[in-house]
Amino acid sequence: MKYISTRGKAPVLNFEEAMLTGLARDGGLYLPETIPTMSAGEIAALSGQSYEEVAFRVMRPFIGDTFSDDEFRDIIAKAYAGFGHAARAPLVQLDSNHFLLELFHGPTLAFKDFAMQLIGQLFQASLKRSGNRVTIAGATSGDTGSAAIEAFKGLDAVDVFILFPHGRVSEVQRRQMTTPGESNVHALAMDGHFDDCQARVKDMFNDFDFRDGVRLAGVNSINFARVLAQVVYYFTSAVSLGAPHRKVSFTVPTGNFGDIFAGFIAKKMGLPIDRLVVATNQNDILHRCLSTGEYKPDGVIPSISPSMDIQVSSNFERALYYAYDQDGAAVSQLMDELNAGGFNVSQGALQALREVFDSGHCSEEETSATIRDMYAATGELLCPHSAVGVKVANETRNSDVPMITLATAHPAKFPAAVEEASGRHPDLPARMADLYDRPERVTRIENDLAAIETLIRDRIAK
Ligand SMILES: Cc1ncc(COP(=O)(O)O)c(C=O)c1O
Ligand SMILES: N[C@@H](CCOP(=O)(O)O)C(=O)O
Repeated sequence: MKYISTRGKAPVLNFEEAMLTGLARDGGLYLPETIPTMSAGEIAALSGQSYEEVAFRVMRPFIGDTFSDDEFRDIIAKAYAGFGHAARAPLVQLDSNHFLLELFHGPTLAFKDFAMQLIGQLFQASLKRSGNRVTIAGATSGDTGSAAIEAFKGLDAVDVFILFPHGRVSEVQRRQMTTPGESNVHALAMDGHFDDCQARVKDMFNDFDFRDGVRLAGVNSINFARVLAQVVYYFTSAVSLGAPHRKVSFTVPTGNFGDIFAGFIAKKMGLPIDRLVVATNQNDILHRCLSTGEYKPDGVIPSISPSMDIQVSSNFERALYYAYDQDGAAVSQLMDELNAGGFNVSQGALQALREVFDSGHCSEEETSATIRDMYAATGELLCPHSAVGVKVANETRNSDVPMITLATAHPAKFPAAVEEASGRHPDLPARMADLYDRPERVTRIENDLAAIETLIRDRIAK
């Protein structure tokens, strides 16, 4: 299996190299050269299998000869052993044909654990074999950072630096990043918003002296291994509702487009997905782009679903790559235009996107009302991101095809917004009950590439 860049000008890599590389050297994102497919028979045979077995069968074709079957099975088993639900990603029925896919039973209570727990194991196995050491730099609006710190804390061959926007993540998210005591993990509270943090991480990858000097690796969804791990739960949930004999649709609360792009890969692999619905909060650039063709970031507005406060949506580049018939030069041109302020998607590419994706957005008031109404009607307490998904799903679904909305985080990560909307305080699981009492360790840093690089160099030199 070969991995190529969306911009067509970076070295072709194998899975292990792509996983450890992060951003491609031409600024693009790695993708498999061809997407492996599964036959209807192979998909049907997933029915009744454990989450781990489905994960093995779905991901195996993507990893080439990086790991033997036994090694890969062992890695998967370790990755999901710490989840708080035997099904890992249970499906809850909301009404006759609307289902909620609960993705928040991992160690840090958000869907990021599905990929990050796996990547932690993959990195560990790979680095142990090579004897190498890497420095991970990541940007977060709250959940990627906590999941990464949890997955990599205490590992010998890895230092982790997470940039989060100061004052713009929930207290639980911040504490999940700042309370682990392991010296190889570093939470950096940066001035600005998530897009600024992500831009600085990309700057570090594009500074080749720094990148090569510290052996930089990435665990944001620029890393295809992140996306790959998220493909699995599209299969488990669709199969449990009758795929491949029955189509399903998915609504995905969306920010950086990684999670919904995993659904796109699942569809390309042969899973009978009818519609993939992009659900955005008031930072609705993706909904506007799919509606009008114009992609023009105009500032991030803080919301009660802060993890989706994003305007420069990294993985949209991967969707554009397919919409433009895998033309790396066309994608490069769009990304240059984005750096200069924005771009317009061509009519042909827009049509290709609309063949797969629908979209909608949800205001702050609608998010609160959805939390309130869903709790009253079903007893299900939604986090604000999941509420964005449920609201958009209710607007876009039709009665013929079951709709699965991804519940991307536990309500207790956002207690203030959830309690204000529903009147019920969501409690953290017992294992985290002392989170508010643990001492925090965090470094404030300005939005300045040189300052960030100096800090990282100094810390890893110690
Ligand atoms: C809770 C939650 N929901 C939804 C999203 C959006 O997912 P994506 O960035 O993959 O589109 C995020 C952030 O990634 C998140 O943390
Ligand atoms: N919502 C994310 C933003 C980063 O997205 P990623 O999927 O590219 O890591 C977060 O919680 O940090």
